[in-house]
Amino acid sequence: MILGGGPGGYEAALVASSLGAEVTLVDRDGIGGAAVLTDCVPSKTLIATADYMHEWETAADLGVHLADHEGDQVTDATAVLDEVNTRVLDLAKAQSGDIATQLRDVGVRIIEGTGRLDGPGAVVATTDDGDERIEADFVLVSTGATPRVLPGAEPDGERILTWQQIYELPELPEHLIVVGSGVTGAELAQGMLGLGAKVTLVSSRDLVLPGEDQDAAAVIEDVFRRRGMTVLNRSRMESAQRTDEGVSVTLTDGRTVHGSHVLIAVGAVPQTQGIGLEEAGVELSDSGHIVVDKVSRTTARGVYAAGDCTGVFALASVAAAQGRTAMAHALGDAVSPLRLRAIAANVFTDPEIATVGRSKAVIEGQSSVDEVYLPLARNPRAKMLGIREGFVKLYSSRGSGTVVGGVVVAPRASELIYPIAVAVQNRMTVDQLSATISVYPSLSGSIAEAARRLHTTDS
Ligand SMILES: Cc1cc2nc3c(=O)[nH]c(=O)nc-3n(C[C@H](O)[C@H](O)[C@H](O)COP(=O)(O)OP(=O)(O)OC[C@H]3O[C@@H](n4cnc5c(N)ncnc54)[C@H](O)[C@@H]3O)c2cc1C
Ligand SMILES: NC(=O)c1ccc[n+]([C@@H]2O[C@H](COP(=O)([O-])OP(=O)(O)OC[C@H]3O[C@@H](n4cnc5c(N)ncnc54)[C@H](O)[C@@H]3O)[C@@H](O)[C@H]2O)c1
Repeated sequence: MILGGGPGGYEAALVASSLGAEVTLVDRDGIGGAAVLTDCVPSKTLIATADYMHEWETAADLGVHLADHEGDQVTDATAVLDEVNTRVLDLAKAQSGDIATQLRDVGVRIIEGTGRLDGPGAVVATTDDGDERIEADFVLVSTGATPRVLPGAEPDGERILTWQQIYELPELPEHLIVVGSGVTGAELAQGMLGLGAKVTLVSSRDLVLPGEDQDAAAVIEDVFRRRGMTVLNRSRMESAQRTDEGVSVTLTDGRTVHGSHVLIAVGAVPQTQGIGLEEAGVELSDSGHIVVDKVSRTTARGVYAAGDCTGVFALASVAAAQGRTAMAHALGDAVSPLRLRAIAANVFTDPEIATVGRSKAVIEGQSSVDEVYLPLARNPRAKMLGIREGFVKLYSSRGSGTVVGGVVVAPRASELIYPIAVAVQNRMTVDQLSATISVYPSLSGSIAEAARRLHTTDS
């Protein structure tokens, strides 16, 4: 039995089915979960349009001048939010449909309803037709998380919005205030700015993206400001209210910011309440997350958990890996426990920030780690493509030369991080990484170059 059809749940269902299990999956909001329907997939689809808009703006730098049919120079492109949103929602729905088809094709039974545990070995699914109690050898809980709502700033879906509600907007906000400069806030603030909205970002720290590499965050904040975003550092929202003209956001120091809409992106809370977890012996942490070990076992025998409800690493890729691991463990297949140090992650700003392995914050002060920093501005391919910002950073263990982490800030950094992730996962040395000859000219050439620069005669 699987509770929740997001990446944690559907990947687990596919693996369990391939290992010969009879699988039933109960899902409330749609197969693919929040990842596909409201969070990851929609945001990246919207950002794809914003990135495209920015490419138009840089055309002149590459010698391209756009003209209309009368020969007049075109200096402005317009994103029609209604059309963008239709594309976003259609794509998400299609992706959800593809996953549901894949699940049904391998024999997974899907119940559209709300599930709860009835002890560790059974689930009750509530649908329009009533309750169905299903016993199971193993239960996987992957119920995800939902946007955090702060008192005094309750979303109304029209002007005060969560990130899940922006795809219903009929037109681009005139002035969007984004509260929270974590990954969600930063990505969507820049996405909306790119589509043409005026954006003010309320950021509680000295720099946006407090959880990221600080050199990378500094590049992104600089880009935000240069492209016209107002970033209010060291500013916390106290409340958000509707006014006759739009919204008013009050900060804890008494300042107010007026806009047409506000998007609240202050984190998420796990959906673990009222579904029989504690009654079944599943321990929850103080934050309400399900406590799991490295193979996704909870404290209740036969009950596993995966994804955002565990709070291990709020990423679709990690949810899927946890779900796969849980089913391999439950069904007796070879299990590779989750190695958090080798997880690649990406912030889909422009440029993107991709990271893997040990971060600067962890490494700082460790004399046993070497670091090299290469600005992309000196990379020949970057020059050809008109890329001005960005860098490659690589970390290796002194002595052994083992690659322990890396950061890439570049357009499509999400595609560039993989060789570093492979190196970290397989404990390769910088010499092994640089021995693979890269394409010339290429951005990945900077990764090979960084590895070469970390070569030491004693490694
Ligand atoms: C704006 C945004 C952008 C993101 N972008 C990325 C990205 O680019 N890359 C990335 O890796 N991650 C990204 N993430 C994170 C990613 O979306 C999550 O880590 C991922 O959704 C977690 O998957 P999950 O399976 O745990 O839960 P979810 O995707 O939330 O799915 C949970 C499912 O469980 C169902 N459910 C809940 N309770 C019940 C119940 N009682 N009974 C039945 N069903 C239930 C829900 O209806 C839902 O369908 C992003 C997150 C946000 C907020
Ligand atoms: N590209 C991706 O992979 C991607 C994208 C989005 C989210 N995510 C995942 O989701 C997780 C959560 O990210 P998130 O950005 O939604 O949440 P978060 O908790 O990382 O960030 C929320 C931010 O809001 C700030 N905040 C809280 N209260 C505030 C207030 N009153 N006023 C102003 N700021 C306030 C916090 O200080 C924090 O910096 C991430 O860790 C990431 O794993 C991933």
